[in-house]
Amino acid sequence: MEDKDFKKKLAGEKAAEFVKDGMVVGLGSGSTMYWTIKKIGEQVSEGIAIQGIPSSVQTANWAKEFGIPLTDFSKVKQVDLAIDGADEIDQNFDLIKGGGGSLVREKIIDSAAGQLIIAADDSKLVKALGAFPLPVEVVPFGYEIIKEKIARLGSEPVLRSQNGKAFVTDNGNYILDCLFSEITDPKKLHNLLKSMVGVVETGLFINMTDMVIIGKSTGTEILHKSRQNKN
Ligand SMILES: O=C[C@H](O)[C@H](O)[C@H](O)COP(=O)(O)O
Repeated sequence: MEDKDFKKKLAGEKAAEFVKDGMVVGLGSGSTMYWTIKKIGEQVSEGIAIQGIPSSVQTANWAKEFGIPLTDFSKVKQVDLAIDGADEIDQNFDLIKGGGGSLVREKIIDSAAGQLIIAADDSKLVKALGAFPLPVEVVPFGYEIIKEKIARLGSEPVLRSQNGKAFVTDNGNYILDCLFSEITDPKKLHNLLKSMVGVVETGLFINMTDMVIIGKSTGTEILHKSRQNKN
C-alpha cells in the first residue's frame, strides 16, 4: 500500500471509533471513507446498531457490501454524526470537497449532522484553500454560460470529463472544476457562485467541521476546532 493510502486508511479507521450504538451516521464519499465504512461494517457485525445515510451511489454500495443498514431522509430528519473526507482543509477547518463529484449529497448530509468529523491524509492540510480546483455542480442546460460567468471571477473552469464524455453526478448534473489558486474569502466566493442561475452547489464547506482526523506516517492526529482557533 502506498504511503498516502496508508494514511487515508489510518484516518478513516480512526474516525469510525466515534460511531456509537443507536446513531444515525452520515457516510461521506471517497477513498478515505472506504476505510471508515469498512470499519463501521465490522462494528455492526460485532453488534452495534446504527443506520447509515450514504452520500453517493458508491458509498451505498460499500455500505451494503459491509453490512451497514441504510436509511434516508424520508425516515429520519436528523443525523447524529457525519464522517466525510476532504480535498483541502484550511486552518479554520473550511474545506474544498467534491473531488469525487459527491459534493451536493455530502453537503446535505453534513449540514444535517449534529457533529461533522473530517478524515484525511496529511497532504490535505493547507494554509489557504484554492490550489485544488473548486468543484462546482451545475445543471447541464446552459452550463456554457455559467462557465463564462465563473471565468470572469478569475478562474478557468474546466468541464469535468470521464472516458471522453462529460462526467455526470449522481444527481444528473455536470461539474465545473474551477482553479482559483488562492481563495482569500471562501464565503464570499461561495455566495457569488451560488447566486448564478444553474449553479446547484459549490464544494466550499464553510464553518461546518467540528473535528479533523489526520492520517500521518506516524499515526493519527486529532484536531479540535476550539483548539485550532486559539492557535
Ligand atoms: O466528492 C468527493 C468527496 O468530497 C471526497 O470526500 C473527497 O474528494 C476526498 O476524497 P478522498 O478521500 O478519495 O481523497
